[in-house]
Amino acid sequence: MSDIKEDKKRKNQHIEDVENGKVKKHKSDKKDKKEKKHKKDKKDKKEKKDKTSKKEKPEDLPAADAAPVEAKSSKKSKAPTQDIPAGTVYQQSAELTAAPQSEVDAFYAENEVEVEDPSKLGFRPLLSFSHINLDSKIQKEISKFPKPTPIQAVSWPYLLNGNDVIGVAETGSGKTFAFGVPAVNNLVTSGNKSNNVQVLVISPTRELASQTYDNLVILTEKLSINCCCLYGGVPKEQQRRDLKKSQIVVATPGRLLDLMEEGACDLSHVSYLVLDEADRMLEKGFEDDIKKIIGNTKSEGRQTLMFTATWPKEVRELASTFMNAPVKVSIGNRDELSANKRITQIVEVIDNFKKERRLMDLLKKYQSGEKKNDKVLIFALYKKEASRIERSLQYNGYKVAAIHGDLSQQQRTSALNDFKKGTSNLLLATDVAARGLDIPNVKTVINLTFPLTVEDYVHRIGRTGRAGQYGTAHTLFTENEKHLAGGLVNILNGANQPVPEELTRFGTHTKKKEHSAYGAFYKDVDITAKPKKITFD
Ligand SMILES: Nc1ncnc2c1ncn2[C@@H]1O[C@H](COP(=O)(O)OP(=O)(O)OP(=O)(O)O)[C@@H](O)[C@H]1O
Repeated sequence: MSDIKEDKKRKNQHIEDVENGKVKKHKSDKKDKKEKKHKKDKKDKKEKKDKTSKKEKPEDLPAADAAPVEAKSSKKSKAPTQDIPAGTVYQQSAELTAAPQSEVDAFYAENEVEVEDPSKLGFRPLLSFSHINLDSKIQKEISKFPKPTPIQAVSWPYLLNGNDVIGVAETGSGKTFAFGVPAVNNLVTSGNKSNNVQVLVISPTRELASQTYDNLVILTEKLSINCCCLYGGVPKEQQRRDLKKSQIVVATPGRLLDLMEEGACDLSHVSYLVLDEADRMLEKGFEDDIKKIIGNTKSEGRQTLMFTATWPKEVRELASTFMNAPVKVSIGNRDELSANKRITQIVEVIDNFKKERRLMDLLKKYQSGEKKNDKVLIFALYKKEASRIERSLQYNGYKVAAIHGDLSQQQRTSALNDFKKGTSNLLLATDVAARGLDIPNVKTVINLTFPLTVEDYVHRIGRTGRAGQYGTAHTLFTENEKHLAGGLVNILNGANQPVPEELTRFGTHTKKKEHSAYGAFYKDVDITAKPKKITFD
Protein backbone atom coordinates (compact mmCIF):
# COMPACT_ATOMS: atom_id res chain seq x y z
CA MET A 1 0.00 0.00 0.00
CA SER A 2 1.45 3.44 -0.88
CA ASP A 3 2.53 5.64 2.04
CA ILE A 4 -0.13 8.21 1.23
CA LYS A 5 -2.93 5.64 1.06
CA GLU A 6 -1.70 3.90 4.17
CA ASP A 7 -1.28 7.12 6.10
CA LYS A 8 -4.77 8.14 4.92
CA LYS A 9 -6.07 4.84 6.27
CA ARG A 10 -4.38 5.52 9.58
CA LYS A 11 -5.59 9.10 9.60
CA ASN A 12 -9.14 7.82 9.18
CA GLN A 13 -8.64 5.76 12.28
CA HIS A 14 -7.72 8.80 14.28
CA ILE A 15 -9.98 9.32 17.21
CA GLU A 16 -10.99 12.79 18.05
CA ASP A 17 -11.31 11.59 21.62
CA VAL A 18 -13.22 14.30 23.39
CA GLU A 19 -12.43 14.81 27.03
CA ASN A 20 -14.04 15.77 30.22
CA GLY A 21 -17.38 14.30 29.41
CA LYS A 22 -18.17 16.78 26.58
CA VAL A 23 -18.97 13.78 24.43
CA LYS A 24 -19.59 10.54 26.26
CA LYS A 25 -18.15 7.39 24.88
CA HIS A 26 -21.03 4.98 24.21
CA LYS A 27 -20.31 1.48 25.24
CA SER A 28 -21.09 -0.51 22.08
CA ASP A 29 -22.07 -4.15 22.27
CA LYS A 30 -18.75 -4.75 20.53
CA LYS A 31 -17.02 -2.97 23.37
CA ASP A 32 -18.89 -5.05 25.96
CA LYS A 33 -17.89 -8.21 24.13
CA LYS A 34 -14.31 -6.95 23.91
CA GLU A 35 -14.25 -6.21 27.60
CA LYS A 36 -15.62 -9.67 28.42
CA LYS A 37 -12.94 -11.17 26.14
CA HIS A 38 -10.30 -9.00 27.78
CA LYS A 39 -11.37 -10.22 31.23
CA LYS A 40 -11.34 -13.85 30.01
CA ASP A 41 -7.88 -13.42 28.42
CA LYS A 42 -6.66 -12.02 31.69
CA LYS A 43 -8.07 -14.90 33.73
CA ASP A 44 -6.56 -17.48 31.31
CA LYS A 45 -3.23 -15.65 31.42
CA LYS A 46 -3.24 -15.61 35.23
CA GLU A 47 -4.02 -19.36 35.37
CA LYS A 48 -1.24 -20.00 32.84
CA LYS A 49 1.18 -17.83 34.82
CA ASP A 50 0.38 -19.64 38.06
CA LYS A 51 1.18 -22.93 36.29
CA THR A 52 4.60 -21.80 35.07
CA SER A 53 6.74 -22.06 38.14
CA LYS A 54 9.97 -21.05 36.37
CA LYS A 55 10.53 -18.13 33.98
CA GLU A 56 12.57 -19.53 31.05
CA LYS A 57 15.77 -17.66 30.28
CA PRO A 58 15.42 -15.74 27.00
CA GLU A 59 18.11 -17.00 24.61
CA ASP A 60 18.90 -13.41 23.57
CA LEU A 61 19.35 -11.71 26.88
CA PRO A 62 20.29 -12.93 30.38
CA ALA A 63 17.28 -12.97 32.60
CA ALA A 64 16.64 -13.36 36.28
CA ASP A 65 16.18 -16.77 37.74
CA ALA A 66 12.53 -17.40 38.03
CA ALA A 67 10.87 -14.94 40.30
CA PRO A 68 8.50 -17.06 42.40
CA VAL A 69 5.22 -16.21 40.71
CA GLU A 70 3.04 -16.55 43.79
CA ALA A 71 5.24 -14.30 45.98
CA LYS A 72 3.36 -11.06 46.65
CA SER A 73 4.81 -8.60 49.13
CA SER A 74 1.96 -7.46 51.31
CA LYS A 75 3.64 -4.15 52.18
CA LYS A 76 6.30 -1.84 50.76
CA SER A 77 9.76 -3.08 51.65
CA LYS A 78 12.06 -1.04 53.87
CA ALA A 79 15.60 -0.20 52.71
CA PRO A 80 17.26 -3.54 51.82
CA THR A 81 19.75 -5.08 54.21
CA GLN A 82 22.62 -7.43 53.38
CA ASP A 83 21.09 -10.80 52.57
CA ILE A 84 20.40 -11.32 48.85
CA PRO A 85 19.04 -14.74 47.79
CA ALA A 86 21.69 -16.92 46.12
CA GLY A 87 21.71 -17.51 42.37
CA THR A 88 20.68 -14.09 41.15
CA VAL A 89 22.09 -13.01 37.79
CA TYR A 90 22.96 -9.59 39.20
CA GLN A 91 25.85 -9.70 41.66
CA GLN A 92 25.80 -6.84 44.14
CA SER A 93 29.27 -5.29 44.47
CA ALA A 94 31.25 -6.02 47.63
CA GLU A 95 31.70 -2.26 48.11
CA LEU A 96 27.93 -1.75 48.12
CA THR A 97 27.34 -4.73 50.37
CA ALA A 98 29.88 -3.31 52.80
CA ALA A 99 28.17 0.11 52.87
CA PRO A 100 26.66 0.82 56.30
CA GLN A 101 22.93 0.19 56.50
CA SER A 102 22.48 3.75 57.76
CA GLU A 103 23.66 5.07 54.35
CA VAL A 104 21.10 2.94 52.53
CA ASP A 105 18.35 3.92 54.97
CA ALA A 106 19.25 7.60 54.48
CA PHE A 107 19.09 7.21 50.68
CA TYR A 108 15.63 5.66 50.92
CA ALA A 109 14.36 8.33 53.31
CA GLU A 110 15.87 11.33 51.46
CA ASN A 111 14.52 10.25 48.07
CA GLU A 112 11.23 8.84 49.36
CA VAL A 113 12.06 5.51 47.70
CA GLU A 114 9.43 2.79 47.70
CA VAL A 115 10.10 -0.66 46.27
CA GLU A 116 7.49 -3.42 45.96
CA ASP A 117 9.64 -6.47 45.31
CA PRO A 118 7.49 -9.64 45.03
CA SER A 119 10.63 -11.80 44.79
CA LYS A 120 12.15 -10.21 47.92
CA LEU A 121 15.50 -9.92 46.14
CA GLY A 122 16.39 -6.93 48.30
CA PHE A 123 18.99 -5.37 45.99
CA ARG A 124 20.54 -2.24 47.50
CA PRO A 125 20.37 1.06 45.56
CA LEU A 126 23.57 2.08 43.77
CA LEU A 127 24.93 4.94 45.83
CA SER A 128 27.64 5.59 43.24
CA PHE A 129 28.59 4.44 39.73
CA SER A 130 31.45 2.49 41.30
CA HIS A 131 28.80 0.18 42.76
CA ILE A 132 27.93 -1.17 39.32
CA ASN A 133 30.03 -3.13 36.86
CA LEU A 134 28.80 -2.23 33.37
CA ASP A 135 30.53 -2.75 30.03
CA SER A 136 33.49 -0.34 30.13
CA LYS A 137 32.25 1.82 27.21
CA ILE A 138 28.81 2.18 28.79
CA GLN A 139 30.33 2.83 32.22
CA LYS A 140 32.49 5.58 30.69
CA GLU A 141 29.48 7.28 29.12
CA ILE A 142 27.19 7.18 32.14
CA SER A 143 29.99 8.17 34.53
CA LYS A 144 29.97 11.62 32.90
CA PHE A 145 27.19 12.27 35.39
CA PRO A 146 28.11 12.68 39.07
CA LYS A 147 26.07 9.70 40.26
CA PRO A 148 23.03 7.62 39.31
CA THR A 149 19.71 9.40 39.72
CA PRO A 150 17.46 7.73 42.33
CA ILE A 151 15.34 5.92 39.72
CA GLN A 152 18.52 4.59 38.08
CA ALA A 153 20.10 3.69 41.43
CA VAL A 154 17.15 1.58 42.51
CA SER A 155 15.97 0.06 39.21
CA TRP A 156 19.31 -0.93 37.62
CA PRO A 157 20.05 -3.91 39.89
CA TYR A 158 16.61 -5.38 39.19
CA LEU A 159 16.86 -4.65 35.44
CA LEU A 160 20.35 -6.14 35.18
CA ASN A 161 18.96 -9.13 37.05
CA GLY A 162 16.32 -9.56 34.34
CA ASN A 163 13.26 -8.60 36.39
CA ASP A 164 10.19 -6.81 35.06
CA VAL A 165 10.12 -3.29 36.49
CA ILE A 166 7.55 -0.53 36.78
CA GLY A 167 9.53 2.68 37.33
CA VAL A 168 7.70 5.82 38.46
CA ALA A 169 9.73 8.97 39.07
CA GLU A 170 9.31 12.70 38.56
CA THR A 171 9.78 14.40 35.23
CA GLY A 172 13.39 15.05 34.31
CA SER A 173 14.82 12.38 36.62
CA GLY A 174 16.76 10.26 34.13
CA LYS A 175 14.21 7.54 33.31
CA THR A 176 15.53 7.20 29.74
CA PHE A 177 18.91 5.96 30.90
CA ALA A 178 17.17 4.07 33.71
CA PHE A 179 15.74 1.72 31.08
CA GLY A 180 18.32 2.37 28.35
CA VAL A 181 21.55 1.46 30.16
CA PRO A 182 20.48 -2.06 31.25
CA ALA A 183 18.99 -2.64 27.77
CA VAL A 184 22.33 -1.99 26.07
CA ASN A 185 24.43 -3.63 28.77
CA ASN A 186 22.31 -6.79 28.72
CA LEU A 187 22.69 -6.92 24.92
CA VAL A 188 26.48 -6.61 25.22
CA THR A 189 26.80 -9.23 27.96
CA SER A 190 24.47 -11.63 26.13
CA GLY A 191 27.10 -11.83 23.36
CA ASN A 192 24.25 -12.34 20.90
CA LYS A 193 25.53 -11.13 17.52
CA SER A 194 22.33 -11.74 15.57
CA ASN A 195 20.65 -8.89 13.74
CA ASN A 196 17.31 -9.76 15.33
CA VAL A 197 15.44 -6.97 17.05
CA GLN A 198 15.92 -7.83 20.74
CA VAL A 199 15.11 -4.53 22.44
CA LEU A 200 11.96 -2.56 21.68
CA VAL A 201 11.12 0.83 23.21
CA ILE A 202 7.64 2.18 22.44
CA SER A 203 7.11 5.95 22.73
CA PRO A 204 3.88 7.95 22.40
CA THR A 205 5.21 10.68 20.11
CA ARG A 206 7.62 11.01 17.19
CA GLU A 207 9.72 13.66 18.90
CA LEU A 208 10.09 11.57 22.05
CA ALA A 209 10.96 8.43 20.05
CA SER A 210 13.60 10.40 18.21
CA GLN A 211 15.02 11.81 21.46
CA THR A 212 15.13 8.37 23.11
CA TYR A 213 16.86 6.99 20.00
CA ASP A 214 19.51 9.75 20.26
CA ASN A 215 20.08 8.86 23.92
CA LEU A 216 20.51 5.16 23.12
CA VAL A 217 22.92 5.92 20.28
CA ILE A 218 25.14 7.69 22.83
CA LEU A 219 25.43 4.30 24.56
CA THR A 220 25.69 2.04 21.48
CA GLU A 221 27.71 4.00 18.93
CA LYS A 222 31.02 2.69 20.31
CA LEU A 223 29.67 -0.85 20.59
CA SER A 224 28.74 -3.14 17.67
CA ILE A 225 25.06 -2.57 18.34
CA ASN A 226 22.67 -0.86 15.93
CA CYS A 227 19.56 1.12 16.83
CA CYS A 228 16.82 2.41 14.59
CA CYS A 229 13.90 4.77 15.07
CA LEU A 230 10.46 4.22 13.49
CA TYR A 231 7.82 6.93 13.44
CA GLY A 232 5.21 8.28 11.05
CA GLY A 233 5.26 11.36 8.86
CA VAL A 234 8.49 10.37 7.08
CA PRO A 235 9.11 7.87 4.23
CA LYS A 236 9.38 4.21 5.20
CA GLU A 237 12.13 3.04 2.86
CA GLN A 238 15.06 4.06 5.06
CA GLN A 239 13.31 2.60 8.11
CA ARG A 240 12.88 -0.74 6.29
CA ARG A 241 16.60 -0.78 5.53
CA ASP A 242 17.58 0.19 9.09
CA LEU A 243 15.37 -2.55 10.52
CA LYS A 244 17.36 -5.22 8.70
CA LYS A 245 20.42 -4.60 10.87
CA SER A 246 19.11 -3.25 14.17
CA GLN A 247 19.06 -5.02 17.53
CA ILE A 248 17.35 -2.04 19.19
CA VAL A 249 14.19 -0.38 17.87
CA VAL A 250 12.58 2.78 19.25
CA ALA A 251 9.16 3.32 17.72
CA THR A 252 5.78 4.98 17.87
CA PRO A 253 3.06 2.31 17.62
CA GLY A 254 1.43 3.62 14.43
CA ARG A 255 4.44 3.21 12.17
CA LEU A 256 5.62 0.09 14.01
CA LEU A 257 2.29 -1.65 13.32
CA ASP A 258 2.44 -0.60 9.65
CA LEU A 259 5.91 -2.13 9.24
CA MET A 260 4.90 -5.24 11.18
CA GLU A 261 1.82 -5.72 9.00
CA GLU A 262 3.88 -5.52 5.81
CA GLY A 263 6.34 -8.04 7.21
CA ALA A 264 9.25 -5.61 7.44
CA CYS A 265 9.52 -5.86 11.22
CA ASP A 266 9.88 -9.13 13.13
CA LEU A 267 9.41 -8.73 16.89
CA SER A 268 9.57 -12.44 17.74
CA HIS A 269 13.07 -12.10 19.27
CA VAL A 270 12.23 -9.05 21.41
CA SER A 271 13.06 -10.03 24.98
CA TYR A 272 13.45 -6.53 26.47
CA LEU A 273 10.33 -4.43 25.98
CA VAL A 274 9.90 -0.88 27.30
CA LEU A 275 6.71 1.17 27.38
CA ASP A 276 7.98 4.72 27.92
CA GLU A 277 5.36 7.19 29.23
CA ALA A 278 3.60 3.93 30.04
CA ASP A 279 0.32 5.37 31.35
CA ARG A 280 -0.13 7.24 28.06
CA MET A 281 0.59 4.04 26.11
CA LEU A 282 -2.00 2.13 28.11
CA GLU A 283 -4.80 4.68 27.65
CA LYS A 284 -8.22 3.10 27.48
CA GLY A 285 -9.18 2.20 23.93
CA PHE A 286 -5.57 2.10 22.74
CA GLU A 287 -4.67 -1.16 24.31
CA ASP A 288 -5.46 -3.04 21.07
CA ASP A 289 -2.45 -1.48 19.35
CA ILE A 290 -0.17 -2.15 22.29
CA LYS A 291 -1.57 -5.68 22.73
CA LYS A 292 -0.97 -6.43 19.03
CA ILE A 293 2.63 -5.24 19.33
CA ILE A 294 3.36 -7.05 22.59
CA GLY A 295 1.63 -10.17 21.23
CA ASN A 296 4.30 -10.30 18.53
CA THR A 297 7.21 -10.23 20.97
CA LYS A 298 8.60 -13.23 22.85
CA SER A 299 5.87 -14.54 25.11
CA GLU A 300 8.09 -16.59 27.46
CA GLY A 301 10.99 -14.95 29.29
CA ARG A 302 10.34 -11.46 27.99
CA GLN A 303 11.57 -8.73 30.33
CA THR A 304 8.94 -5.98 30.33
CA LEU A 305 9.45 -2.47 31.67
CA MET A 306 7.08 0.45 32.17
CA PHE A 307 8.41 3.91 33.00
CA THR A 308 6.51 7.12 33.63
CA ALA A 309 6.17 10.14 35.92
CA THR A 310 2.44 9.53 36.45
CA TRP A 311 0.84 6.16 37.22
CA PRO A 312 -2.94 6.55 37.53
CA LYS A 313 -4.91 3.66 39.04
CA GLU A 314 -6.90 3.28 35.80
CA VAL A 315 -3.94 1.74 33.94
CA ARG A 316 -2.44 -0.50 36.59
CA GLU A 317 -4.61 -3.54 36.02
CA LEU A 318 -4.05 -3.53 32.27
CA ALA A 319 -0.31 -3.08 32.84
CA SER A 320 -0.17 -6.18 35.04
CA THR A 321 -1.51 -8.35 32.19
CA PHE A 322 1.69 -7.69 30.25
CA MET A 323 4.13 -8.25 33.13
CA ASN A 324 5.52 -11.08 35.25
CA ALA A 325 5.93 -10.36 38.97
CA PRO A 326 7.14 -6.80 38.28
CA VAL A 327 9.22 -4.92 40.82
CA LYS A 328 7.51 -1.54 41.40
CA VAL A 329 10.02 1.23 42.02
CA SER A 330 8.68 4.64 42.89
CA ILE A 331 10.68 7.71 43.78
CA GLY A 332 9.03 10.53 45.69
CA ASN A 333 5.73 9.06 46.81
CA ARG A 334 4.22 8.76 43.32
CA ASP A 335 1.07 7.00 44.43
CA GLU A 336 -0.57 10.40 44.62
CA LEU A 337 -0.25 12.42 41.43
CA SER A 338 2.53 14.90 42.17
CA ALA A 339 4.63 17.42 40.28
CA ASN A 340 8.36 17.98 40.37
CA LYS A 341 8.92 20.05 43.50
CA ARG A 342 11.64 22.19 41.92
CA ILE A 343 9.03 23.88 39.73
CA THR A 344 7.43 27.09 41.04
CA GLN A 345 3.79 26.76 40.01
CA ILE A 346 1.72 29.91 39.50
CA VAL A 347 -1.97 29.44 38.68
CA GLU A 348 -4.09 32.37 37.60
CA VAL A 349 -7.88 32.10 37.24
CA ILE A 350 -8.91 34.26 34.26
CA ASP A 351 -11.74 34.84 31.80
CA ASN A 352 -11.23 32.81 28.64
CA PHE A 353 -11.41 35.83 26.34
CA LYS A 354 -8.65 37.63 28.31
CA LYS A 355 -6.04 34.86 27.93
CA GLU A 356 -4.33 35.99 24.74
CA ARG A 357 -3.86 39.53 26.01
CA ARG A 358 -2.53 38.14 29.28
CA LEU A 359 -0.07 35.94 27.37
CA MET A 360 1.60 39.06 25.98
CA ASP A 361 1.98 40.41 29.54
CA LEU A 362 3.50 37.11 30.66
CA LEU A 363 6.03 37.14 27.84
CA LYS A 364 7.10 40.60 28.98
CA LYS A 365 7.41 39.20 32.51
CA TYR A 366 9.34 36.03 31.62
CA GLN A 367 11.23 36.96 28.49
CA SER A 368 12.42 40.55 28.57
CA GLY A 369 15.23 42.57 30.09
CA GLU A 370 17.88 40.27 31.55
CA LYS A 371 15.50 37.38 30.87
CA LYS A 372 15.18 38.12 27.17
CA ASN A 373 17.19 35.04 26.21
CA ASP A 374 15.42 32.71 28.62
CA LYS A 375 13.72 29.75 26.94
CA VAL A 376 9.93 29.85 27.29
CA LEU A 377 7.59 27.02 26.25
CA ILE A 378 3.92 27.91 25.67
CA PHE A 379 1.30 25.14 25.60
CA ALA A 380 -1.95 25.54 23.69
CA LEU A 381 -4.48 22.73 23.57
CA TYR A 382 -5.97 22.92 20.11
CA LYS A 383 -4.12 22.91 16.78
CA LYS A 384 -6.13 25.87 15.45
CA GLU A 385 -5.48 27.78 18.66
CA ALA A 386 -1.76 27.07 18.30
CA SER A 387 -1.74 28.32 14.69
CA ARG A 388 -3.62 31.50 15.69
CA ILE A 389 -1.27 32.23 18.61
CA GLU A 390 1.75 31.55 16.41
CA ARG A 391 0.55 34.17 13.92
CA SER A 392 -0.26 36.65 16.70
CA LEU A 393 3.18 36.21 18.32
CA GLN A 394 4.93 36.65 14.99
CA TYR A 395 2.82 39.77 14.34
CA ASN A 396 4.03 41.09 17.72
CA GLY A 397 7.63 40.57 16.68
CA TYR A 398 8.37 37.29 18.45
CA LYS A 399 10.59 34.69 16.74
CA VAL A 400 8.46 31.70 17.69
CA ALA A 401 8.90 28.04 16.75
CA ALA A 402 5.79 25.88 16.70
CA ILE A 403 4.96 22.18 17.05
CA HIS A 404 1.46 20.92 16.48
CA GLY A 405 -0.41 18.26 14.53
CA ASP A 406 -1.13 20.48 11.49
CA LEU A 407 2.56 20.87 10.69
CA SER A 408 4.61 18.41 8.67
CA GLN A 409 7.07 16.22 10.55
CA GLN A 410 9.88 18.14 8.95
CA GLN A 411 8.48 21.45 10.25
CA ARG A 412 7.98 19.93 13.75
CA THR A 413 11.54 18.57 13.84
CA SER A 414 13.13 21.81 12.72
CA ALA A 415 11.03 23.84 15.18
CA LEU A 416 12.18 21.63 18.05
CA ASN A 417 15.81 21.83 16.90
CA ASP A 418 15.61 25.63 16.62
CA PHE A 419 14.33 25.78 20.19
CA LYS A 420 16.94 23.31 21.51
CA LYS A 421 19.77 25.16 19.76
CA GLY A 422 18.48 28.56 20.89
CA THR A 423 17.85 29.83 17.35
CA SER A 424 14.44 30.58 18.79
CA ASN A 425 13.84 30.95 22.55
CA LEU A 426 10.09 30.66 22.26
CA LEU A 427 8.37 27.37 21.45
CA LEU A 428 4.60 27.10 21.04
CA ALA A 429 3.27 23.56 21.23
CA THR A 430 0.21 21.40 21.74
CA ASP A 431 0.35 18.32 23.98
CA VAL A 432 2.33 16.43 21.36
CA ALA A 433 5.28 18.05 23.15
CA ALA A 434 3.93 17.55 26.68
CA ARG A 435 5.72 14.35 27.57
CA GLY A 436 9.30 13.33 27.75
CA LEU A 437 10.93 16.04 25.67
CA ASP A 438 14.21 16.89 27.31
CA ILE A 439 14.97 20.44 26.20
CA PRO A 440 17.83 21.89 28.22
CA ASN A 441 17.30 25.08 30.20
CA VAL A 442 13.62 25.73 29.66
CA LYS A 443 13.12 28.40 32.29
CA THR A 444 9.33 28.86 32.06
CA VAL A 445 6.34 26.86 30.89
CA ILE A 446 3.19 28.87 30.19
CA ASN A 447 -0.09 26.94 30.01
CA LEU A 448 -2.18 29.21 27.80
CA THR A 449 -4.96 26.60 27.75
CA PHE A 450 -5.10 24.00 30.51
CA PRO A 451 -4.59 20.40 29.29
CA LEU A 452 -7.24 17.71 29.24
CA THR A 453 -6.03 15.99 32.38
CA VAL A 454 -4.07 16.91 35.46
CA GLU A 455 -1.61 14.17 34.49
CA ASP A 456 -0.88 16.08 31.30
CA TYR A 457 -0.45 19.20 33.45
CA VAL A 458 2.28 17.43 35.49
CA HIS A 459 4.03 16.33 32.29
CA ARG A 460 3.74 19.72 30.61
CA ILE A 461 5.25 21.69 33.50
CA GLY A 462 7.89 18.92 33.76
CA ARG A 463 9.54 20.36 30.64
CA THR A 464 11.20 22.73 33.08
CA GLY A 465 12.96 21.95 36.36
CA ARG A 466 14.82 18.98 34.85
CA ALA A 467 17.98 17.15 35.99
CA GLY A 468 17.99 18.93 39.30
CA GLN A 469 17.44 22.44 37.94
CA TYR A 470 14.67 24.85 38.93
CA GLY A 471 11.92 26.32 36.77
CA THR A 472 8.59 28.16 36.70
CA ALA A 473 5.19 27.16 35.38
CA HIS A 474 2.53 29.85 34.88
CA THR A 475 -0.94 28.50 34.16
CA LEU A 476 -4.06 30.34 32.97
CA PHE A 477 -7.11 28.52 34.36
CA THR A 478 -10.69 29.26 33.25
CA GLU A 479 -14.26 28.22 33.93
CA ASN A 480 -13.93 25.70 31.08
CA GLU A 481 -11.58 23.56 33.16
CA LYS A 482 -13.38 23.90 36.49
CA HIS A 483 -13.94 20.10 36.67
CA LEU A 484 -10.14 19.73 36.98
CA ALA A 485 -9.80 22.31 39.77
CA GLY A 486 -9.79 19.73 42.57
CA GLY A 487 -6.98 17.71 40.98
CA LEU A 488 -4.95 20.86 40.39
CA VAL A 489 -5.41 21.99 43.99
CA ASN A 490 -4.08 18.60 45.15
CA ILE A 491 -1.01 18.93 42.93
CA LEU A 492 -0.31 22.46 44.17
CA ASN A 493 -0.71 21.40 47.79
CA GLY A 494 1.48 18.32 47.20
CA ALA A 495 4.29 20.54 45.95
CA ASN A 496 3.76 23.20 48.67
CA GLN A 497 2.69 25.74 46.04
CA PRO A 498 0.23 28.60 46.62
CA VAL A 499 -3.41 27.81 45.83
CA PRO A 500 -5.30 30.87 44.52
CA GLU A 501 -8.57 31.40 46.37
CA GLU A 502 -10.46 31.79 43.05
CA LEU A 503 -9.38 28.26 42.12
CA THR A 504 -10.88 26.72 45.25
CA ARG A 505 -14.21 28.42 44.38
CA PHE A 506 -14.62 25.79 41.63
CA GLY A 507 -14.77 23.11 44.32
CA THR A 508 -12.06 20.70 45.35
CA HIS A 509 -13.52 17.29 44.48
CA THR A 510 -11.38 15.31 42.07
CA LYS A 511 -13.49 14.01 39.24
CA LYS A 512 -12.97 10.28 38.57
CA LYS A 513 -11.92 9.92 34.98
CA GLU A 514 -14.78 8.22 33.07
CA HIS A 515 -12.39 7.52 30.31
CA SER A 516 -8.77 8.43 30.19
CA ALA A 517 -7.88 11.53 28.32
CA TYR A 518 -5.46 11.58 25.52
CA GLY A 519 -3.92 14.99 25.40
CA ALA A 520 -0.83 14.17 23.38
CA PHE A 521 -2.76 13.62 20.19
CA TYR A 522 -5.51 16.00 20.89
CA LYS A 523 -6.88 17.44 17.70
CA ASP A 524 -9.46 20.10 17.16
CA VAL A 525 -12.59 18.77 18.69
CA ASP A 526 -15.79 18.58 16.75
CA ILE A 527 -18.04 18.10 19.76
CA THR A 528 -20.72 16.60 17.57
CA ALA A 529 -18.32 14.01 16.15
CA LYS A 530 -18.51 10.46 17.40
CA PRO A 531 -15.28 9.48 19.20
CA LYS A 532 -13.17 7.34 16.91
CA LYS A 533 -9.90 5.59 17.67
CA ILE A 534 -6.74 7.71 17.86
CA THR A 535 -3.61 5.92 16.76
CA PHE A 536 -0.16 7.01 17.78
CA ASP A 537 1.91 8.33 14.94
N1 LIG B 1 22.64 10.13 36.44
C1 LIG B 1 22.30 11.33 35.95
N2 LIG B 1 22.71 12.46 36.57
C2 LIG B 1 22.38 13.67 36.06
N3 LIG B 1 21.61 13.87 34.95
C3 LIG B 1 21.19 12.77 34.31
C4 LIG B 1 21.50 11.45 34.76
N4 LIG B 1 20.90 10.58 33.90
C5 LIG B 1 20.28 11.32 32.95
N5 LIG B 1 20.46 12.64 33.19
C6 LIG B 1 19.95 13.78 32.40
O1 LIG B 1 18.70 14.17 32.97
C7 LIG B 1 17.87 14.78 31.96
C8 LIG B 1 16.47 14.19 32.04
O2 LIG B 1 16.56 12.82 31.69
P1 LIG B 1 15.29 12.12 30.99
O3 LIG B 1 14.89 12.90 29.79
O4 LIG B 1 15.61 10.70 30.85
O5 LIG B 1 14.19 12.38 32.13
P2 LIG B 1 12.81 11.62 32.33
O6 LIG B 1 12.76 11.17 33.72
O7 LIG B 1 12.62 10.62 31.25
O8 LIG B 1 11.80 12.84 32.14
P3 LIG B 1 10.26 12.78 31.65
O9 LIG B 1 9.46 12.21 32.78
O10 LIG B 1 9.93 14.21 31.38
O11 LIG B 1 10.24 11.92 30.43
C9 LIG B 1 18.56 14.48 30.62
O12 LIG B 1 19.21 15.65 30.16
C10 LIG B 1 19.60 13.42 30.96
O13 LIG B 1 20.74 13.50 30.13
